Amino acid sequence: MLKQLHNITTGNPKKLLKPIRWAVFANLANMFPFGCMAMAVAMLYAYYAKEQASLNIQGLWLAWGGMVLFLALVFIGELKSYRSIYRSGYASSAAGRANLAEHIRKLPLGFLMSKDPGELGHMMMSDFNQLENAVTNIPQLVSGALVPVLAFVALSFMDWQIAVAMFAGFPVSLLVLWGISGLERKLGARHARAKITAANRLQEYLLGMKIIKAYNLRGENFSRLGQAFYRYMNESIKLEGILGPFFLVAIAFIQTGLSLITMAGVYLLLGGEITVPLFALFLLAGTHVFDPLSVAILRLPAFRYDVMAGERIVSLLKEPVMAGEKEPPADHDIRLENVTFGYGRNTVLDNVSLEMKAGTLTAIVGPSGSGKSTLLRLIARFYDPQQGRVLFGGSDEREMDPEKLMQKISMVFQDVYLFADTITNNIRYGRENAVQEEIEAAAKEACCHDFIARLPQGYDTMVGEGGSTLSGGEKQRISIARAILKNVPVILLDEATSSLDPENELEVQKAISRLIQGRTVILIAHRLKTVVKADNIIVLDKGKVVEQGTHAALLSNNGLYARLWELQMKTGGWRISA
Ligand SMILES: Nc1ncnc2c1ncn2[C@@H]1O[C@H](COP(=O)(O)OP(=O)(O)OP(=O)(O)O)[C@@H](O)[C@H]1O
Repeated sequence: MLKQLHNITTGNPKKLLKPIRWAVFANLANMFPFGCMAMAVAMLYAYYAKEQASLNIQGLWLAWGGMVLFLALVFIGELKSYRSIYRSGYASSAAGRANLAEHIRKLPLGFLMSKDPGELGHMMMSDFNQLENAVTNIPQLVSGALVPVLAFVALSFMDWQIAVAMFAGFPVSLLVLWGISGLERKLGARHARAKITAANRLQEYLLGMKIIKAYNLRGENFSRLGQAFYRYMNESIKLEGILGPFFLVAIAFIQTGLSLITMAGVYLLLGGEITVPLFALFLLAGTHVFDPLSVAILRLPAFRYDVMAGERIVSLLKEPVMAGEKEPPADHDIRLENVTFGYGRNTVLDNVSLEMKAGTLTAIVGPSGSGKSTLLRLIARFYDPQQGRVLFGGSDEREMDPEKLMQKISMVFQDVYLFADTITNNIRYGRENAVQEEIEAAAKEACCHDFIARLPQGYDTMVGEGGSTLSGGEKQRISIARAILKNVPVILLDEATSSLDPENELEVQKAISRLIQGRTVILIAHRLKTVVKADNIIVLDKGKVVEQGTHAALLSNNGLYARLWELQMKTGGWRISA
């Protein structure tokens, strides 16, 4: 139970103390009105059975007053419990979601890449909703467990034989619930898996809608989605259909208590061992105790299922974040020493050693898939190498705080992502405290001020998610403005002008040349004409450095670079000069 509470609150069970305390208070108070009622029945019986000459009116008023008082306390307890349980449920989710989002940000990119994005999204929203449900079920479960125990202890003092008869079915019921817990976990896990898969397939379907329309992939052709929905349906039916009867059996055993009270009560009454009021008290207690217990048993499967969501969240929270606390040094020389790296089993970079001097422009060229982008990702410490070291200013990046390292590096990617926010805020991601004048100055340097100014809302224009309302070149220039605003000494650049029209390409090239001035630049170049003036050109092929040097030196080498150069000259695949 403690482990479950830990999961429900994503590691902070203290949040549940207050609502549980109020639930216990309400349940204890709830015992007293029933005691007052039993007192009133005893007084009435004494008068009508002629055991007392007159009706104890004062006693009846007292019993009635007590009943009202305790019912008021029950109301207050339940109200407080209800309010605090919902508050702590939602507060726990809100804090848990923010905490998980922050944790995910610090995880190695390699771990995140191995996860389906739909799975993380599902965990963020749906799993936390399940935890909210689990939390709100706690008062019923607490009362369901507490009331029978207290009732059994209290009633045993009055007559232990009927008390035992009343709860005779209880152990069998517990045995049934315990017996199916393993099956319940197994079916619950399969159901949750099917639900996540269906969510993933749905996301894939919506994201791939352009392709589905372009290739006329109708519903039946795109069968993965349909299959996922059917599997989810089957797992839901199995979960309910297999487990439901067991829970009904458990409730039936609890309910046998009422008939056992009647049988044992009549037997003891006839034998003169108990009085009629005591018999009536047990009958009243029976209805009072069994109802909350049955409700609790009915809620138990949903509760256990919801708690499994907490287990998934806790296991993600236990994933180790990228280590390292050191500040990066002031020096910006970058060196790779015998670096070997691969995604999974395939080696992408094989024993690579390189040096990029501070303040120089290094270009990385090579055929598609040779590992150029991977090299940049290792320098930015999105991943750590499997062998060898990446040194920043002479220190191993593995010892550095990744966030502090990123304060020294700006990256301009080929595939620019803009957030569903204003243009101003999209540029401001470069430096959070930048004022409007600084944002506009950066936009001017990045050649995007003019097109922004022409938009009806200017800098306040909302950009569609992913930047969908802007052209490729416009998005590129906004991302360069972001990097200019960040104003850091090292720029990692994935040249992305190949897919642009000549006018946009010229603007982007102008923006890039302003961005890289006076900085350490490592540039992935797809067209060799742009690297002619680079201080050093590194030629990668199949994850190895096959050549390096200046443009002139590499041409005279007559190796891969010279062949690629000749090829591009022939095809005219490049259009502008550096
Ligand atoms: N996240 C990833 N998971 C698995 N494999 C990957 C991943 N990213 C890249 N790869 C693989 O690693 C190899 C090198 O990829 P990389 O993107 O570094 O090459 P590149 O030289 O930049 O290619 P391009 O010029 O086409 O962009 C490729 O075979 C690619 O399929």
